[in-house]
Amino acid sequence: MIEARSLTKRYGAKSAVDNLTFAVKPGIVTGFLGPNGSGKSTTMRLILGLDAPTAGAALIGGVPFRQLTHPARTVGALLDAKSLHPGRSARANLLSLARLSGLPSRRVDEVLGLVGLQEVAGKRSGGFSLGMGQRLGIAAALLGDPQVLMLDEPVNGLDPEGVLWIRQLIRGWAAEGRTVFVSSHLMSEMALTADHLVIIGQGRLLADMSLQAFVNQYSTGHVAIRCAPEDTARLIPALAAAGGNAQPQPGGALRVTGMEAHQISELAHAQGIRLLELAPQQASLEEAYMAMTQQAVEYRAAPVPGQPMPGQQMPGQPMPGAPGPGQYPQQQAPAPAAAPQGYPAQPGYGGQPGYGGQPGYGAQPGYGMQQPGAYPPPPQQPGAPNYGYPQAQPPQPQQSAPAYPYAGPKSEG
Ligand SMILES: Nc1ncnc2c1ncn2[C@@H]1O[C@H](COP(=O)(O)OP(=O)(O)OP(=O)(O)O)[C@@H](O)[C@H]1O
Repeated sequence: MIEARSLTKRYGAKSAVDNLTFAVKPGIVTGFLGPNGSGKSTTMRLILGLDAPTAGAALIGGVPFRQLTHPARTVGALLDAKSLHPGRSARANLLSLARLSGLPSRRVDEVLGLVGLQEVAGKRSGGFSLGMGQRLGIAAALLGDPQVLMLDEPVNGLDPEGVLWIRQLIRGWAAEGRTVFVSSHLMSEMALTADHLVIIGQGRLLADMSLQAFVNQYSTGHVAIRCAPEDTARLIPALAAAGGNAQPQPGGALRVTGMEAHQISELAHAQGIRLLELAPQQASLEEAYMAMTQQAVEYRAAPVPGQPMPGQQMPGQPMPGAPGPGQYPQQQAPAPAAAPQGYPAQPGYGGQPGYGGQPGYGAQPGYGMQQPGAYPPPPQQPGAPNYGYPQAQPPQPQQSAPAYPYAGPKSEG
């Protein structure tokens, strides 16, 4: 479990993280969302002890990172995949990390296989593509077979197969009972990966709830309906009288909010109006996120001419997913009297069983990670260079954090 308790980080007058309190529970994937500059990376760095909080605390398993007895075997993190030593091979990078963390060198080959880099293990990591670098960073995070995994934008640079692979990996970790905390700007990907969301804006907590509850609460699902033009004029006031709001769309369709599909169906039936189309539309995570974070966006681009600002709909714009003019069938059976209630669950949301060996680099199918505690305690290495995985240390709240190869300095966002 990861906990932030009134976590605060100020850089001069700037509050990068402002009194954040949340818990990341084991056994589910928790997505960490927020606009650029909202404080996600800073929060992750505070959790990893790479920065000291101005106030409050960040805890892993109930203690600050620096008090963990075996940090490498407790938490694995991917913050900046490019921060491994570029002049060293993938294997050499991982070997030095394993050595510093007291992990057996055979674990290096295990994780190289797991992320599909065994073919290029001897090559300089500086020559790796962005996606290969991400895989190497994930391998580094997995070295200690940690129970807690924290990944900042893990799909960054991955091709579609790589995206699918990391999604299955992440969901698999959660299914094993691990604590998984993942940031991403890709809402479509997050909708497929996360069970729970922590959303921040300008350093402050905006939401801490299940993904489904968030979509339900912060978006307006609607029902797309269509009837003959002469009926449309009668139906709009009838819907309004029943508490609905019908917005005409190009092509003659109506976008109805405030009523469920079955209520619309019953009302139309009572009015003797034949519905040619009746389709509940589930709002997406992206719509809900845009609606919620509008006030918390720090860096906003100029509007694109002719396009709505994020989170808005242009008047008269077709509803997302609605057929264009002429696309509706001219003749269709009347809508059933008992239309489905509510909105269907988001497609694809849910557990992703199993692990796929990812094509491209020939990752091992299957997972084969050892259970926590399978490795001996790391030896004490006083004076070891501090480019390795942080070793267990006594609390040093006033000291600057040691360098961290795959969690290196974050460029300001
Ligand atoms: N070392 C620092 N010194 C001063 N300001 C900083 C520092 N690190 C972060 N900040 C500021 O804190 C705020 C939060 O930055 P952070 O990188 O945590 O946001 P983020 O949510 O990860 O952004 P992005 O999604 O763009 O990666 C930003 O305004 C950033 O400029």
